[in-house]
Amino acid sequence: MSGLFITIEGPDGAGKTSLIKGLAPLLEASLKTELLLTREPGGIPISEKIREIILDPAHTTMDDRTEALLYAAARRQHLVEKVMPALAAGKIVLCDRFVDSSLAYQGAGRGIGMSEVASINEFACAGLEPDLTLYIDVDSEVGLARIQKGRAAEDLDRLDTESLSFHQKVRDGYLRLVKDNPERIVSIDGEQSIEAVQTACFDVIQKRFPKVFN
Ligand SMILES: Nc1ncnc2c1ncn2[C@@H]1O[C@H](COP(=O)(O)OP(=O)(O)OP(=O)(O)O)[C@@H](O)[C@H]1O
Ligand SMILES: Cc1cn([C@H]2C[C@H](O)[C@@H](COP(=O)(O)O)O2)c(=O)[nH]c1=O
Repeated sequence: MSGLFITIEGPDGAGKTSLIKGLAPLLEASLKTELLLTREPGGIPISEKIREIILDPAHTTMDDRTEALLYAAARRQHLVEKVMPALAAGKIVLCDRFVDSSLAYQGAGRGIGMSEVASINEFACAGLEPDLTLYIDVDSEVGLARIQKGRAAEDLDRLDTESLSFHQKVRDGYLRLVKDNPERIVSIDGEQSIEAVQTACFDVIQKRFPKVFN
């Protein structure tokens, strides 16, 4: 039996955390199968430790390729320990970020190149790809303003505090991924109300996978 792997993507401040908080109970109330919520980098103890290392604002000397490799390492362990067993048990896995984040942030944002970053992730994922990706799109200035308003300065991580031009390159990377993967990635307007974003995502999932709903 094989479950469904659904990923949520978007620039910082797109509203993914708020979306998942509202979407999960809607899905749980109407799915026939168990829902597993998880996130990257993290989701299991080893990968949460790698997350701390990557996002620590004190780690200003971290090399861009080291950063890409750490995200891929956290991903591998998370897949093996949590995502693959859940999919094998027929669960629906809803994951906050996956490989597209590495392609957009390290590939486009850091300028390593999407194909180079894709190759280390092919090694990490060994063929596993999402069944569906919901990309929550926001203008970079809107996303950054949201996180600056919603979080205390000491709660901002090493990526949150990157420049506006870095975040614009990340968004451009995402928009390229949306264009190149029209079957897998559905773009949702993240500048609507939180409730409208939740409804739009629920509708896409229900339309795409009607058999897993009651
Ligand atoms: N659709 C929306 N309209 C207005 N504000 C929003 C919307 N979605 C989220 N927000 C607000 O924006 C801020 C960031 O939201 P949230 O933490 O959900 O984003 P995120 O995508 O998970 O961010 P990050 O990737 O940086 O963790 C929060 O203060 C949240 O209340
Ligand atoms: C998986 C992944 C994440 N990132 C960045 C994106 C965010 O700035 C942080 C994660 O924090 P969030 O609160 O979960 O959004 O890490 C990245 O650059 N590359 C990746 O592969």
